[in-house]
Amino acid sequence: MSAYEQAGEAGERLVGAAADGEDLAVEAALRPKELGEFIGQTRVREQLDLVLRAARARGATADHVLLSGAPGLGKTTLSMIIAAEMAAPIRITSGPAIQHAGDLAAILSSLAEGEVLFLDEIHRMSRPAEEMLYMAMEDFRVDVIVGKGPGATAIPLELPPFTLVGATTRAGLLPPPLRDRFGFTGHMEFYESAELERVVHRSAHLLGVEVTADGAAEIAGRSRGTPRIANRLLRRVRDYAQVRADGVVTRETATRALAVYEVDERGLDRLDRAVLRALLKLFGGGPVGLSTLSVAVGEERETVEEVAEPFLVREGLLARTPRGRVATPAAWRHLDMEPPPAAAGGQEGLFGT
Ligand SMILES: Nc1ncnc2c1ncn2[C@@H]1O[C@H](COP(=O)(O)OP(=O)(O)OP(=O)(O)O)[C@@H](O)[C@H]1O
Ligand SMILES: [Mg+2]
Repeated sequence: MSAYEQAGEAGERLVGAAADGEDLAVEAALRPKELGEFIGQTRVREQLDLVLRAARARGATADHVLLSGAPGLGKTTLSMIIAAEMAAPIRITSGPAIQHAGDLAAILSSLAEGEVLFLDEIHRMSRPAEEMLYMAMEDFRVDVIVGKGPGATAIPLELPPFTLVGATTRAGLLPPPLRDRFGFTGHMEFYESAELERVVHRSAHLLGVEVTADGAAEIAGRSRGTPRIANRLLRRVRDYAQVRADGVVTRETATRALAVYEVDERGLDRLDRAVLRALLKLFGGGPVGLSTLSVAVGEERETVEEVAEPFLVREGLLARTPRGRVATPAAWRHLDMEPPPAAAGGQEGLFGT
């Protein structure tokens, strides 16, 4: 992730998926506390329910769990639910926080029996720590190295059984030996609109905000399949409803509020639309190279490629082809523009519609 993307995602973008300061402050209050309260992710939820129930019935510590998925889909939330369902304490740390194997040894050796160790961003752990983790996961044992050079000795240290819950936005970056040591891997998907509506209703209830069914639907539709974004948009719409209306979140207040914030009905923001508009208006829908497109938008290449494009591609509005970026027919429709006849022909060729 580029520095710009981090700044953009964290601080400036209402529809960025990474947590910003305000998210961190309110998210604890909005997190579902048990599996039954967790909305959507039906498959992962059912699988996890079986894993946890079986472990409970055996009176055993649950198997190690890996949760993979895009930011804001509920990995941290699920890890806390796992601990709660097992009535176990939870210790929270992250890959980047563990620089040396010794850091990890210190954490592991202080775990209580049955404790859940949540290792966020597990793909960003250092190599030596990773290797220590292999042994800890498999044999509940670590070798603590004492001394240096030829005189160094490894002192084996028994660990109590524990459950490692690893979270990653990049499952592909995990070395296979690490991936293989998890008993269960849950892949979190983007949420359906109907599920996000339930998230909005639930959060509104917890925040003491009145929201109508179509108000919740309007917010859900603009949330990019991501509960964190749904919760964030809800807070901005609530502000608007309080200041400019009667405090109730209706479709109308949601639409007006999100127009102020330039988040359109599909969840595109100003940058996303600027990229699409340049692609359509200046380059007839493409193909056009990323550099040229970026200059036309007045943004860095990385910004267009890493901040704007992933969602546009996911939404089927833009395609990355060997010849350059190409708008899909849906992009023309989304911006209410007619594709030029030649481009339309070319696009039919490209997309087979
Ligand atoms: N299934 C869900 N039902 C209700 N709320 C949810 C659900 N999933 C996530 N949320 C809400 O979305 C917010 C973000 O979730 P969470 O912090 O668990 O995401 P994450 O996957 O850990 O993100 P990151 O990759 O940035 O760490 C939380 O406030 C949580 O309340
Ligand atoms: Mg998280």
